[in-house]
Order: sequence, then C-alpha cells, then structure tokens
Amino acid sequence: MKIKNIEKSYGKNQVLKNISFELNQGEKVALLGNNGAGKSTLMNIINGNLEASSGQIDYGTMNPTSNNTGYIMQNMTLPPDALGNEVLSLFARDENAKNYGRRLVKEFRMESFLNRRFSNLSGGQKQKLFLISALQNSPEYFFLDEITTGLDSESRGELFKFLSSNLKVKEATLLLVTHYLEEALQLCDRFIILKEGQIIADLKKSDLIQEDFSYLECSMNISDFEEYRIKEYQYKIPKKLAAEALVRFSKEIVLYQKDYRIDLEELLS
Ligand SMILES: Nc1ncnc2c1ncn2[C@@H]1O[C@H](COP(=O)(O)OP(=O)(O)OP(=O)(O)O)[C@@H](O)[C@H]1O
Repeated sequence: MKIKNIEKSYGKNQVLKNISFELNQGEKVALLGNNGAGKSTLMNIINGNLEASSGQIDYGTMNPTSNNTGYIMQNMTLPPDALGNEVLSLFARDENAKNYGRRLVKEFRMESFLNRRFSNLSGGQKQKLFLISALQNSPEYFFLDEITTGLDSESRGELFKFLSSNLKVKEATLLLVTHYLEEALQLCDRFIILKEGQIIADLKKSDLIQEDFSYLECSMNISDFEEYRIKEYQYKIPKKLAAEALVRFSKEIVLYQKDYRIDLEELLS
C-alpha cells in the first residue's frame, strides 16, 4: 500500500501534513505519537472511514474494506442489546470463521460472556470480543487503534499475548496505534512516529533497540518519546526507561545508533 502526500484539515486546523509511506505485505507497523498527533485520523483515512483533504492511497492488492481485513477503531460500539455470541456471528464471514471464533472464545476464557449483552460487558471484555470478532476471520490485514486503552495491566498483557501469538502464525500485515512502547515492540518491526501531523521518524526495530537488550521488560508510556532527541538519527533514551533498566539490569546500556553511545550515569545525572 502506498500512502502519498496525505493531508487533512478540520476547518482551518490542519492535522495531517504531507504524510507519505509504504506499508508492505506482512509488515507490522506501529503508529506512535502523543495525543492529538493525528494517528486515529490517519488510520481512519487508510480504512476509508474518512476522506483526506488531499493526497492519494494506492492500495495495491490490499483492500481494507474487504473481509480479509480486521479493524478495531477507537470508540467502536454495537447495539447495546446484542449478545456476545450474536456479535461474533454477525462478524464471522463463514462457518469456518464461526468455528474458529468458538475456539478463540475458549482460549480467551470468554465463554461466560457470550450470553451477556454488549452494554453489560466491561471495557476490556468488549475489546476482547472485538478482537475475537476480527481474528476469527483470519484476516490478512489488521488495523488496530489503541485496543488496550483503559484496560488493567493484566488484561492488557493478556490481550497482547493473544494477539501476538495469532499474528505470528498468520503473518498478517498490521498497522497498530498504541501509546505503549512495549506493546509496539512486542508486535511490530517498524515504528512510524507522528508529531503534530507529520512523520518525524520511520524506524526499524534495530534502529530503536539493541538486539540483546530486553526492552520488553520495561514499561514506558509512549508520550515519553518527547524525550527522544530525534535529530539526524540520533536518539536519547528516556530517563524513566533508563532508570528502570538500570534497576533491573544494573549494567551500562549501550544505546543503539551507529557510533553514538550514552551511558546511564550521564543520563541519570
Ligand atoms: N472530527 C473532528 N473534528 C475536528 N477536529 C478533529 C476531529 N477529529 C480529530 N480532530 C483533531 O485532529 C487532531 C488529531 O486527532 P487524532 O484523534 O487523529 O489524534 P491521535 O494522535 O489519534 O490522538 P490520541 O492519541 O489522543 O488518540 C486533534 O487536534 C483533534 O482535536
């Protein structure tokens, strides 16, 4: 998929500026950035839910409106009276999908929610239901916008473990909006960072972390990205993350990036 010079304005407020990138088959891309950076707007344009003010998207073989695409957007809702199992049937594209959905429900320990009304489910249960609804169709493309927002850390971890094991098997293409770096690192191999409607960095995993260093152990809110100095491809690790890493690993963290190294003492001073 080729996204070319996408711009979007709401009245006089331009919220996306000259966004261009390619999303390749099988790639797993995280869209990161602070509140209001334009992530959801971009996702909605890519999904065809929103029209860009200018620019084009060449979908190639991808068709995000077809049933080989699963998407979960922010604030999705369903008729409040719909039962969990009705929701799954509604989204299943065929009998195979229904059968797979039933297996996923067991794996997710969601059986008891199938006869409850949508409006009576908690936020996390609703998200799990949406996720199973999408996964049961074994889609080739996933567009997921902040699916773990508002969940407790246990549910968040569970949801992501579940998603990552399913995505690995299926080699799906993923575009993921998240505020949690550890989730992005768990699921994605490429990281596009938006700031004030512009792409300020497009990084591979190896650009961000040293391979033998387990960042996944650390938790950090992505808004800390502000602390990265993204300039000429040199990065500074956020202090909070560095401090956590120091406590956990008590060793020097050699920051990735060509010959650019910072040691923790300097960071924490
Ligand atoms: N329907 C709308 N009408 C007017 N302005 C909007 C509308 N939707 C979004 N915006 C504005 O566009 C900008 C980008 O919003 P968007 O929701 O895309 O950001 P985001 O990066 O997804 O933020 P968050 O992390 O908070 O979800 C914000 O300034 C927001 O106020």
